[in-house]
Amino acid sequence: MAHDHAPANGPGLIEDYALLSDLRTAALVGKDGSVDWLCLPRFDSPSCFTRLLGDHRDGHWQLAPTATVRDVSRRYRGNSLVLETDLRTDTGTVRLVDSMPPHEKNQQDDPCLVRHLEGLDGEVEVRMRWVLRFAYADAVPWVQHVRTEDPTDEYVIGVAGPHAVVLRGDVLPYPVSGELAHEAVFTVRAGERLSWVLQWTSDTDQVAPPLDPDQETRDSEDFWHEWTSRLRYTGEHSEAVYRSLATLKALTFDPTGGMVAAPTTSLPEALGGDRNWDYRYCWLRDATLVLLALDNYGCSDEAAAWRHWLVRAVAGDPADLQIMYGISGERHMWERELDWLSGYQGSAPVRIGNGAFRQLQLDVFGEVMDALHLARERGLQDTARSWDVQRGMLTHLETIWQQPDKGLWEVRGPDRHFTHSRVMVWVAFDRGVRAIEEHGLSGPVGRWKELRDTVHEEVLTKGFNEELGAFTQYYGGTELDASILLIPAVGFLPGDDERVTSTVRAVEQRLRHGVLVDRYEAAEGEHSVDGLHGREGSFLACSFWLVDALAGAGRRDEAVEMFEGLLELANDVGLYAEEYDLHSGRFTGNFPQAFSHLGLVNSAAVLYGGHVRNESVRRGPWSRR
Ligand SMILES: OC[C@H]1O[C@H](O[C@H]2O[C@H](CO)[C@@H](O)[C@H](O)[C@H]2O)[C@H](O)[C@@H](O)[C@@H]1O
Repeated sequence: MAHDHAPANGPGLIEDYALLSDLRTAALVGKDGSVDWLCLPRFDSPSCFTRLLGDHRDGHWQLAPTATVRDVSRRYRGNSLVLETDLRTDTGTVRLVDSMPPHEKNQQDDPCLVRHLEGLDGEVEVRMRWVLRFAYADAVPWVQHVRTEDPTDEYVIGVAGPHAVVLRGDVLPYPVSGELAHEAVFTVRAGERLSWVLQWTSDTDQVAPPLDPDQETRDSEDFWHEWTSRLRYTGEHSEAVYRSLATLKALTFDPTGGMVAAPTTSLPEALGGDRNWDYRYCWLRDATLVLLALDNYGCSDEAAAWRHWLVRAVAGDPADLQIMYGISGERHMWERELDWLSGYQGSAPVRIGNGAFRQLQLDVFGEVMDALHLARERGLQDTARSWDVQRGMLTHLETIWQQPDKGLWEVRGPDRHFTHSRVMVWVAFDRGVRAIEEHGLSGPVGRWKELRDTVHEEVLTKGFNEELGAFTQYYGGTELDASILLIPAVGFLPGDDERVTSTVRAVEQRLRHGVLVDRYEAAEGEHSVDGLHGREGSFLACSFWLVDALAGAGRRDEAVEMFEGLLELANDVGLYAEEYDLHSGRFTGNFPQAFSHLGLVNSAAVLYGGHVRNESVRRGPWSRR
């Protein structure tokens, strides 16, 4: 990847970050040894380190040599999320080992971040800088050194309102005169090892006893190795596939089974622009597709946990179904702007909440019905409520499927009859019919069959433009949209159907740039489909969709070449953001993004796996027509 220089006091390049997660929240650590993003105690809680969306004064925790760093190399230990960062200077090299131990067994344990610093060779003077700011950098905490009755237990505690963290370690930081910051400077020699544990605390009167940092790190590593040992994948590029699967797992909120689309908010889709959104929520679309993919690779527990989450979240009147929820199923995600933050490298505004939660996006019905259908096919037993929920959703869809909507890209422009939305309406009714015909469930099969056929006919007549030889973004339009590449994946038409192959060629001509694909063509200004300003980067998930479509069209060699090109765009620890800006050679958008990693694992399954997600639907109804 290309490497620009990031401003000294601001955040690094998006691709310079690595992810830590304890399956409840996540941190981003830069190549400079700085934790620049951490929300506690949950993914969607306010952050206490927010340099990512502003500058060093907005909170960070850095362990770095005082001298110039000549070289940085990083890796996760095996398939785990224990991160090693080696920092080489003229006088020696130190290794940072960072992790967040998942506490699956004891959900009551407060989340913590564990850091070790090891001297590898020579000696290195290190500065630890600890700038704590709660409430997305809006609250400067009261910070105090505490000596307990136990002479071995000394800590620093930072408190502001409902937020509190405790820092314990071999060297504690002290206030820097004239600055709202804490610091310690010390020397690490070859063979020496120092450790720290930062722990969120729910009760400042009763601070939890110290944890053993070595044990916590071992637990993290064991957890991830045990989890990945359950995965089934023997195809090529297994390192990239395993990293993507671990990343998808890392974005799931273990207490409920929900998952976030990404652990960040407001990393810009266009650098310097205002396409900045909060992704720390559970989109039915993203979560459904991800958990299906995990199941595909042998992780059925996650699929079962997600269905449990889903059935609770959408309980009640199906007319109230939302396209996204909070990670515990919360309904409200009112969007707000944090005007005290300058935004990632000046990309303002920073938003929390996401106004898209009130949108109508018809495709969501299809994705949820598809996932539940495949879960059933793979042997996940129905629960008392799961089919009721599906029936309720279809009954509601019968009344609204002809409405224009915002589409899967959640446009902020006018509602339209998006072709992809209607394809997914077809999927919803098709899976409903199959549940009845193939699994003996009860429902109005005749009516749903009729609707399925009506929608199919409508899409073929109104969504396909004969002159262009392509399915268009919306009925009557001439713009293209990469979501149309999913037509064969969901079984609407076979991959080698002439209408599909000519659409693939048209997408290649108009949306493809090398291995990258834009998600749609958007004119700027008043005619813009998305209702937004500026141009975004190419969309990584769509790039993987083209890989699948090429393979489906019998162009496997080209598909493999494109897939391998996309693998080269990952950062040094195998992570992807939402988008890639071709001009600057940089990641854009939230990071790491589930949708992108989902694209990768699905393409690997298509190209090398035995577990193609839609095996059964690919046999598809067209064969019965
Ligand atoms: O750029 C417009 C929209 O961007 C976000 O939506 C995108 O992310 C979602 C989560 O990964 C995904 O489900 C959706 O398909 C993407 O378009 C944002 O959340 C929207 O509010 C925004 O309008």
